[in-house]
Amino acid sequence: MQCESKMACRRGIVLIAGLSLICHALSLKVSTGYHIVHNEQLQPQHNYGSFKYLQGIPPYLIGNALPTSSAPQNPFSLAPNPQSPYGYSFPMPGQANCGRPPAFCEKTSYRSLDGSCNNLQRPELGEANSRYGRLLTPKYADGISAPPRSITGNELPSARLVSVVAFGEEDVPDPQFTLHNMQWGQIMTHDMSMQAGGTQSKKHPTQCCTDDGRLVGLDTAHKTCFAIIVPPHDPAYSQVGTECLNFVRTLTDRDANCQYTGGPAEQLTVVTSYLDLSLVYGNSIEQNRDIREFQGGRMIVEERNGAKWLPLSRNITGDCDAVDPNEVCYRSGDVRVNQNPGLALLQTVLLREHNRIADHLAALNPHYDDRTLFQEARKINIAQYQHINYYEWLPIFLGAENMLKNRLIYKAPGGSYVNDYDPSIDPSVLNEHATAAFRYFHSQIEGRLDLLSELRSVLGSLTLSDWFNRPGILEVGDNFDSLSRGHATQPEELTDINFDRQIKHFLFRRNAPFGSDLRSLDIQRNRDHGLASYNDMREFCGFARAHSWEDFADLISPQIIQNLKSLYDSHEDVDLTVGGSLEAHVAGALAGPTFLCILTEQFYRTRVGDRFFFENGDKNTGFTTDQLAELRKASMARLLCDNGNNIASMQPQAFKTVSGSNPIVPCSNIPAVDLTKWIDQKPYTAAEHSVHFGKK
Ligand code: HEM
Repeated sequence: MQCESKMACRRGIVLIAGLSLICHALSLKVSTGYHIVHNEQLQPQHNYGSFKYLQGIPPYLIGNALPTSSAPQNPFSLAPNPQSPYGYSFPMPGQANCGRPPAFCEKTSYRSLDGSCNNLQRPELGEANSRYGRLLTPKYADGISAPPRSITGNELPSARLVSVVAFGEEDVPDPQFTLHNMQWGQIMTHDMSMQAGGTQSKKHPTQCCTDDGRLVGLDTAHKTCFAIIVPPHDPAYSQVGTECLNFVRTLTDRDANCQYTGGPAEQLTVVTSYLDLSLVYGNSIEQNRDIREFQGGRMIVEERNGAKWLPLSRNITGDCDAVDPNEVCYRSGDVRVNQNPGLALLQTVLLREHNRIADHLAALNPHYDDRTLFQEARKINIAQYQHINYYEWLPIFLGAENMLKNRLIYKAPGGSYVNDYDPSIDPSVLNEHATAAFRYFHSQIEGRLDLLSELRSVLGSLTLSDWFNRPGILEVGDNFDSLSRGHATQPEELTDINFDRQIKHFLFRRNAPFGSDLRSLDIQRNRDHGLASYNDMREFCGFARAHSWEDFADLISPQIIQNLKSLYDSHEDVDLTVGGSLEAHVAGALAGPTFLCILTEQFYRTRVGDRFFFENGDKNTGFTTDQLAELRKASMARLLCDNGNNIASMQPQAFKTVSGSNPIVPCSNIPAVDLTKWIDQKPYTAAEHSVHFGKK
C-alpha cells in the first residue's frame, strides 16, 4: 500500500498512485496523488478589473483591528440569561465540557441528548460544549491565540476586501439542484456544530463597531472584538459610511472553565458533533424538557390556524427581530431556528415527522409508555435523516464514487447491516470542516425565495434579507406549502465563486440599508480560529506544496491567482477558506480537491465514529433487518409530502430539479417507510437503567 497523504495513511485508505488531475481549460496535467481527484472543469471566470479600490489607493492591505487591551474580562458574563438553556450560544460557566467525560454512562439502547456516552471507551467524544477537532495545528500569530499575520509580519488583507475582490456576486442558477439541497445543508450544519459565543443572526451584545459602523476604540473594545475593517470605496458600505463590520471572536478552551494545558487555544462548539437531530431534540436534558410534550412520546407543537407549528419562543423580541411581541418566533432544539424562512420550514418538517412517527407507534404499540414512544420515534427519525444525508444528499456534494471508494456509503442490499463502527475514530467536528470547507456552500444561497402553487406556478416571492429572524411569514396563508414547493422547484445558486448579494451586503440588515457580509465573516472566522493556511492544507491532503504563486495553478485558474496576488503579500498567506473556495471542482463533486479532502474525512468520521449509526447491526442499538430495509426507503420527497400542510405532489428526488427523469408525481407514488415493521409483541421493560459503564 502506498499512502501519499498523511490523512489517508492514518485512515488506511489505498491511494491510486499517479492518478492525474487534468485541467482541460489550462491544458495542464498534474499528478495529485489524491485518489478521489478526477477530471474537472474550471469555474466561471470573473472580471474584477472594475473594482475601484485596486486602483491607486495604497495600501491595499487593510488592517484587522486587533485590540491590545488586556483588561480581564469574562466572556461568560455576556450571556444574556444564564438561567435559560436557550438564547445565545454561550455555554454556561462550568458547562463547557472541554473533553471531560461524564460521571457515568447509562446502559441504554438510545443515544444521549448531549452526545456523551456514544463512545463507551471515551464517553466525552462528540458531546456538546467541547472542543472542535483539528487536522493541522493552529496558525496563531503568537502561537497561542492571536489571529495570524502575513509571513512578512504585515497584517493580512481585510476580510471584506478579499470577499469583494476574490469572490463575485453574479446570479447563476444551478441547472441541477434545488434550493432544498442548499437548505438541507444548513440543517446538517446546525446539527453538527455551533461556535461558542456567537449569536448567529441576532445583534451581538458585544459591540466592536457602533450601530453606525464606526470602530469602537481599541482601548474600550471588549477583548473578544476582532472587527472587520471595511476598505474605503467599498461598493456597498462606502455609500453609507460604514467603516467596520461587527465581529466577535469564538470562545475557546482558554476562556472557558476547561483544564487549559497551555497549548494553542481551541474553539468550543456548543452542540453535539453527531448527525443526531440535536437541532430538533436539543443538546441537553434541560433543552429537551422545554420542547417535549411528555405525552405519547410527542414533541411540543402549537396549533394555529388549523396547522401544527413549532412552539413559540419565551422571549420573542429577544430571539427574533420581531416588530411586535405578538409576532411568531420559534423555540426548538437549536437557537438558530429563526434565522431564515427555509431553515424554519425544514425544522418544522423534522419536528412534525417526529410526531407523525410517535403517533403511528402509539397506535401500533399501545403498551408503550411516553418515554419509549419518544425514544423509538426519535431513533427512527434520526435513522431516516441519516439515510437521506448519506445516500441522497452527500453523493451530490462528495460524489457517489468517491464516497463508495472511501467507505462512506455501501451498496448494501435490502436489510443487510454495515458493521463499520470504529471506537478509535474521533467523531468531533473538525475546525477546518466547520470554519472553512462546509461554509463554501454558502455560495448556493439564493436571495429570492419563490412561493409556488400545487401546479408549480409562481404565486410570489420573498426577499431573503426582509425575513432574516422573522419566521412568522411561514404561517401566513398557504406560505408554508408554497415555500416548500418553491424550494423543491427553484434552482439553488451554482456552487462557485459567487455569493448572493443578499448575503454579501445585506445579511441581517434589520431594516438598515445594508447589513453584514457572510463571506467576510467566513474569512474572518478562519483567522479567528487560526486555521492552517491553504498551502498547508493542500500539502496535508496530498497535493504538491506551492513554493510560488504559480504553483497554485494546478488547482486554481491563473486569473484567480492574479487576484489573490493583488491581495496577499505571499502565497503562504492565503486563507484556507479563500484558497479552497477558488479551486476548480473535482468531477462529480461540488468542491475542489482540498475541500473535498476535508469533507470526505469529516463525513467518514461522522459515520464510523457513531455507535448508533443507522446501518449498524448491534442487537441493542440497531434495527431489525426488516426495519432497516424500510428505513432505506426514506427520502426528502416523502418527508416533504408527509409534513406539509397539504402538499399533494413532488418529484421523487427533491434535491434535484424537476425533469423528464425526475417528474412531479402524486405523493402517494413516492415510497414510504412502513412503520408496521415496528410492531412490538413483547411488553417493554425498562431494565436498561440498571447497568452503568464507568464510574458512578
Ligand atoms: C440562508 C442560508 C444561510 C445563512 C443565512 C447562513 C448564515 C450563517 C452565519 C451567519 C454563520 C455564522 C458566521 C460567523 O459568524 O462565523 C454561519 C455559519 C456556518 N454556516 Fe451558514 N448560512 C446559511 C446556509 C448554510 C449552508 C447551506 C451551509 C452548508 C451546506 C452552511 C454552513 C455553515 C457552517 C459549517 C457554519 C459554521 C458552523 C459552526 O461551527 O458554528 N450554512 N452561517
